[in-house]
This record gives sequence, structure tokens and C-alpha cells, in this order.
Amino acid sequence: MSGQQTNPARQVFLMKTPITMKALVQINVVFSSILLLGVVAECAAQDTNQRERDKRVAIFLEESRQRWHDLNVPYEDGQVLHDLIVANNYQSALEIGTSTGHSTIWIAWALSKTGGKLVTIEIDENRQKQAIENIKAVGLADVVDFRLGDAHQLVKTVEGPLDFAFSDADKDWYIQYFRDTDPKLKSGGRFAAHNVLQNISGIREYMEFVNNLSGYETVVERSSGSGIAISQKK
Ligand SMILES: C[S@@+](CC[C@H](N)C(=O)[O-])C[C@H]1O[C@@H](n2cnc3c(N)ncnc32)[C@H](O)[C@@H]1O
Repeated sequence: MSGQQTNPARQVFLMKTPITMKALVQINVVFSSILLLGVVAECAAQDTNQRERDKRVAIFLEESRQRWHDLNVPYEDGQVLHDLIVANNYQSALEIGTSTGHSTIWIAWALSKTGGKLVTIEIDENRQKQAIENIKAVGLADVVDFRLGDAHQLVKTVEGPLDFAFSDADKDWYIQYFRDTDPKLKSGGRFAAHNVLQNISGIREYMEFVNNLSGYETVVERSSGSGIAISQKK
């Protein structure tokens, strides 16, 4: 007993143990604080990047408003698509008919805010090239997967699940595009079809088709004269 009390090694251990624990706690606090500061700085940098990107996209869209001439959607319709995606926090989207990328920019911009991705399909190589340049110019290239080819085949190969689809290519194929997308569309997701207020071959049949679907609720958005049929999956 008395041997234990006089053991110098144990005395040193007893003296040192509380200091070591304290030091450990302090080191832990310091490292946690550094980590936290790192996370805060990272979030602040991300916010700044997103704000800068938002500014660049908004300016580009405003300045190019009257410049689109490749069958592109009107500004107002792009805004409708953007707002729908942001309001519903949609994250996976498909676009059929990229052209030079006006609607692509609006959709990709919305997805940059929700953390989502877009697959967009175009058959015309020159238009797709221009779309890629446009999307790079606004800093949204990381959001978009451009696919070149005939959407009649490519839509079938797009991987699901999808929150949102925008159909703006050949109107005679709208019903088939819908059929090919439907199994991949999540419940609560939406299939939007452009130009439904216009007298174009295939539109009347498409509207009759979607209006008779029991699994979908369809409304027509009239922000521009073109019209967008927006069908929400129940
Ligand atoms: C109305 S424009 C799309 C406009 C585009 N959404 C925008 O706002 O910029 C239709 C596009 O669909 C493309 N297209 C037509 N048929 C297609 C098909 N079978 N497969 C892929 N793209 C097709 C055309 O080349 C054209 O560029």
C-alpha cells in the first residue's frame, strides 16, 4: 500500500493525466472550430458563386431577349419553366428539342438552384453547338448533358426517374414522347408540352390525349401566345 503511494511513476501519471485530457479537449475544440470555419467559408463561397452566376444568366437572358431566331421559346415561357422547377424543387429534367438553347438556359438555371441536372436532346448539330456555346457563356455547363440525335430513339434511352420533362420538338411525336417518358416520371412530376395554343399538326391530337388521361391533371399556361400544356402526374 505504502509502496504504491511512493511510486514516482504513478505520481507522475496521476499528475499528467488531467492535463493530457484537458489538452485533448482543447485540441478537439480548436480542430472543430477550424472545421466549422471551413464549412462556413465554403458555404459563403458557394453563395457568392451562385449569386454571380444568377447575375450573369439574368443579364444574358435579358440582353438576348429579341435575339433568338431558331424556333426558340419566348422569354415569358422560359420564365414559366424556370419558376415551375424552382417552386417544386425539381432536380431531374429532360428537354426534347434544344435548338440553340433558350429554354435550356431557363431550365438549367432553375436546376442550378435546386441542385439538379438536365438532359437535352437535339437532332441538328449546328443548333446544338450554338446551344453549348450559350450554356457555357452563362456558366451552366455543369448542369446540362447535351445529347445529339433523333429524339424518337433517344428519349427511350434516357435514364429515370425524372421530375420534369419539356417537349418542344416535332409536335406529331408529342404523344409518343409522353408515352416514353411517363414510366420514368415521378408521381408529382410534370410533363410540359410547348405550342399547344397554336394550330400545328399533332397538337389537337396531343391535347385530346392528355386531357383524357386519368393519371394526370393538365392545365394550359398562357403566358405567351404559344401555350404550354402542363400535365402533373398524380
Ligand atoms: C421549337 S425548337 C426548340 C426550341 C428550344 N426549346 C428553345 O427554346 O430554344 C425544336 C427543335 O427540335 C429539333 N427536333 C425536331 N425533331 C427532332 C427529333 N426527332 N429529334 C431531336 N430533335 C428534333 C429541331 O431541330 C429544333 O431545333
